[in-house]
Amino acid sequence: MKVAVLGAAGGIGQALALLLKTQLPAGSQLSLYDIAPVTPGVAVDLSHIPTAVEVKGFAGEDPTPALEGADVVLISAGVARKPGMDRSDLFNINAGIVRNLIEKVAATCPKALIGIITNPVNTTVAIAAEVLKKAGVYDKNRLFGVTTLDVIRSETFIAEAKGLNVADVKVNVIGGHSGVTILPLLSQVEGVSFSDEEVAALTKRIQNAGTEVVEAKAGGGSATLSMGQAAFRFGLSLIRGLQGEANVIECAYVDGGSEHAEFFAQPVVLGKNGIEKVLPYGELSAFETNARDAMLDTLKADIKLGVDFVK
Ligand SMILES: NC(=O)C1=CN([C@@H]2O[C@H](COP(=O)(O)OP(=O)(O)OC[C@H]3O[C@@H](n4cnc5c(N)ncnc54)[C@H](O)[C@@H]3O)[C@@H](O)[C@H]2O)C=CC1
Ligand SMILES: O=C([O-])CC(=O)C(=O)O
Repeated sequence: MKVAVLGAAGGIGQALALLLKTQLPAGSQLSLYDIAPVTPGVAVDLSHIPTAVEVKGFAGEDPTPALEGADVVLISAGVARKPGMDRSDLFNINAGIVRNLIEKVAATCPKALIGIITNPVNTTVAIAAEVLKKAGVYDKNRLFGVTTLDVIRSETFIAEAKGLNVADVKVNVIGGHSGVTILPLLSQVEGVSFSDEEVAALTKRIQNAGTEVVEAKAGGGSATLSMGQAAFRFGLSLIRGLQGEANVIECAYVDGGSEHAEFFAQPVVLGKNGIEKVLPYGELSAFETNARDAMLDTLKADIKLGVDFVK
């Protein structure tokens, strides 16, 4: 299995690369690309860790050498938020970066599973889909917006609030990846119940958790280490699916035929060709139904922005 990380010299990229180097299945190849000249050095640094994962680093304008033969491509290239910014403020710079990188993916490894981390995810995934369509290689089962950070945050905060073992907490987070489009389905968490006040407060904290980190880092960037872990979990699930493991399920922002929007985050079963099956997200409480319906205008506008950018 070959995994390529684009944006590999950044905060997320380096954390993710370390986790992949230490925990990918033996015999895997790890390919690191970033425009930053330090990237080959990041690969040399990682290569001294004694695991059976071969790591190579590439810098410069062209990601093609890093993408050759890739089975999975994880993209965190782009700029991150500073205090006072919304994720949508990143569109001006990141839209073009994602478009250019996906053009290279389409030309070099069109069958790869692609995980987009770069914000604003609600929009950059739509950009990626349009670029792949233009190149004639779009397969909706192979493109994912990575929303796993919303899931692991939800798991953490629920366990903290209810005194649970975090390893036992499972939760779906649906919608998209920004503000009100992030909707954790707290009513479905097994073995706990929440008061209306708790649901409102916890939902808000999960929706604002990215901002919590941006403010705490005070101008030094956004979540990198927790995102590295989230991207690692998602990337490894993609690989487990590719390797034929059964019942690999993750929430992700996908073109899954949702009745709500062209792209919608919900649970999917991962397999040898990416999405094997889109799962229903189950029954919603009245609070969740309202929140889902209220997010749709925002989500659809975010998607349209991406489609229009490429068209
Ligand atoms: N999906 C999610 O849940 C999350 C997404 N993010 C997003 O991930 C992105 C990256 O965040 P960080 O790693 O913290 O930023 P960072 O600034 O630390 O790293 C970004 C890297 O991208 C590289 N880069 C820029 N343009 C490039 C290009 N054209 N080709 C290749 N590499 C390029 C930079 O050289 C830098 O090394 C941001 O857009 C951020 O908003 C961050 C946290 C969570
Ligand atoms: O908030 C940000 O800008 C980064 C991000 O997507 C997150 O931490 O969820």
